[in-house]
Amino acid sequence: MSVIELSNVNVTFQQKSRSIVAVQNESLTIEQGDIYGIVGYSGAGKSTLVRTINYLQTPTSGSVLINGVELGTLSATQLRIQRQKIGMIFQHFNLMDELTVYGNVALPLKHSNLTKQAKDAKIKSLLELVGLADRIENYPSQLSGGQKQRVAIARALANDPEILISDEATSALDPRTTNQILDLLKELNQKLNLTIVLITHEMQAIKKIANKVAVMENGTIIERGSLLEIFTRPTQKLTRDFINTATNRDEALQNVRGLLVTSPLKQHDQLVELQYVGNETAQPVLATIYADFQVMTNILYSNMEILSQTPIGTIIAVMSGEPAQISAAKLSLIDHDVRLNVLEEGK
Ligand SMILES: Nc1ncnc2c1ncn2[C@@H]1O[C@H](COP(=O)(O)OP(=O)(O)OP(=O)(O)O)[C@@H](O)[C@H]1O
Repeated sequence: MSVIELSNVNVTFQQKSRSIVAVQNESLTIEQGDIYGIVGYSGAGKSTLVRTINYLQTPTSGSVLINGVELGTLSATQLRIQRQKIGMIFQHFNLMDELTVYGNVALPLKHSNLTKQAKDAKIKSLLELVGLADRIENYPSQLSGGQKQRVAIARALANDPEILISDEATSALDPRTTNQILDLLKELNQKLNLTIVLITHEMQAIKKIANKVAVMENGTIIERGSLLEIFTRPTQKLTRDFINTATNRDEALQNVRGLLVTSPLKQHDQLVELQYVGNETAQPVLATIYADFQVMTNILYSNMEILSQTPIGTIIAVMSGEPAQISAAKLSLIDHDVRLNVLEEGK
């Protein structure tokens, strides 16, 4: 059974003169232990879709099942109890400024049945878990952004949720702090078997920790799959744009094109992009095509990413040689499971 199952969810906001369709007949299944990244530009409908998971947003139609329980059938009290099993963290932390770190984490435990000592032990262990045991008495104003997000994470975990929704939780943080918070989320996912829904406009964050991805645009999911599938075989232009930004491939290509201004491609030369997946590296294959076809490959950019423990290599290179031999070399590369894309040909 899936932890989260959204089926044919629609969300329409009625405004005076018009209605806004924020989510259009969308379905999404998330399994226990997934870190499910949902990426899209502002206004794509990510937050609205994900807020239906705890009924902070009631769908206009469609069903939301959490561990098989349809939220639409619950009473207000049952829904309140159910919501405790879903923690949430946000871009701006949403801490209470007048409460200490301890006080903020204590808030969700106000109505719990734990004894005073048990609550105290729980709060301290949560702060230990997020690496803030020494800042218990501080106020939010005395903390950095990353530390504030750690408090928010501890608070979100106070009621032992099975699901954590992260709504742009790293968007206000610098790159190094972003990485630290993402590492913490991954650690919590593994230690607590926490299912995480990660909403973001940065594919970089998804690349770092998610195992599944959905790309949203105009209220619908336009592409979805495992992290590896999405990164190696994106079918939508928007997906490719997000990936190219996350892998710095666009910047690299721009630099390569800059190089070609000073030393342009010769006649028959081809500027190609090669992508290979798995443990093989392209280097031996490139050596082989030289030996077999006398085709030279001048590598101008090379990058290796490890996604879900699988290496993915990208090379941008100039191939030169006899046109017929280049064609044969390209077929040989494809035969070796190297994906090949011709970017430019010398005139
Ligand atoms: N309460 C609301 N009333 C009216 N329109 C809304 C409301 N909430 C969201 N919308 C609209 O629904 C659409 C989707 O918004 P949503 O916040 O879900 O997008 P998003 O992808 O999460 O973007 P962002 O990251 O900027 O929040 C937008 O057009 C937005 O203006």
